[in-house]
Amino acid sequence: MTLFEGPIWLIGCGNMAGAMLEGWLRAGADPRSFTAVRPSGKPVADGVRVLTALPEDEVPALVLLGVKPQKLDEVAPSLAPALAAETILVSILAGVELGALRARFPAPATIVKAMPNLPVALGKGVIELLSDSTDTAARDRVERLMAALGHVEWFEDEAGFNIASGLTGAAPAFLFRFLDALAGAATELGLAPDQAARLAARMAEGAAALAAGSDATPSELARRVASPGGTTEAGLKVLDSGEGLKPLMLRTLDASRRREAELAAVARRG
Ligand SMILES: NC(=O)C1=CN([C@@H]2O[C@H](COP(=O)(O)OP(=O)(O)OC[C@H]3O[C@@H](n4cnc5c(N)ncnc54)[C@H](O)[C@@H]3O)[C@@H](O)[C@H]2O)C=CC1
Ligand SMILES: O=C(O)[C@@H]1CCC=N1
Repeated sequence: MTLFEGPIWLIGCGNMAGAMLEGWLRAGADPRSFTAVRPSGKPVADGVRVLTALPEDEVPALVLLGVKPQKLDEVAPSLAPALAAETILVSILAGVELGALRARFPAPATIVKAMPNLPVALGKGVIELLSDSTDTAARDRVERLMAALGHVEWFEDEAGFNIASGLTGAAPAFLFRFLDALAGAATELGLAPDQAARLAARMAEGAAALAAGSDATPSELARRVASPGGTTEAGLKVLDSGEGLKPLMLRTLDASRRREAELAAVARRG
């Protein structure tokens, strides 16, 4: 069965939309069902049509809005008239609310906000979805398409969606920083940098798989690693002391959420 009956237009095909395309192609989607619209006109993948302007030969079944939030008003005026009522519009623009999208795109009956993350390229992403559409068939089609990229969860409101956006959309970068810091510390203590980076990434891969597949909480898993009086316990004491990791994560996610609110306010004003 096909993943999604196209045509699918990718408006902007940079890091994130490009990773989604990679994930869909990896899942067996037909490259000929995609058109990437990008100013550079550079190829994106074998069989995928690339244009520098909107196609004029078809009505899209789904449009993925993949530009930066600041570019919304650059693309909306020409894109809006190209969409039909049955076109599903999916936006991955951080912060830009459903209302702001609806104000610019009156035609599509179904508009979906999606927050993916980079591991979608491997089919191991997390994708949050939010929509006010009552068209359950359209919602199901979007869910099926996104499920090819990883774990999908629907949200009921912008507030919850925004918190989750920091947790899964932005947090791969936070995790990469953590790995950098961990490997950097091992390097300072004497390990070769490439070996430290490789070991840190492999450790994270296994530990994350364990956490995702286990009924035990991360706290319980940490307890299973930390032998009483052992080496892990000594390290955890540092991580948990004073202004440790927890308040730092709270400030980190809160900063992301506040930036999301700023981007939302800009898009609301139009
Ligand atoms: N990078 C990430 O991990 C995530 C990004 N997002 C969202 O994805 C969107 C894109 O972010 P990135 O891919 O990181 O940025 P990016 O800069 O890599 O990609 C944006 C692309 O849009 C293109 N573009 C600019 N003006 C255009 C126009 N008028 N028409 C068509 N294409 C145009 C650029 O050439 C670029 O390739 C943002 O709205 C961001 O909030 C959401 C979740 C995660
Ligand atoms: O940094 C950003 O704004 C986007 C949204 C989540 C990840 N990247």
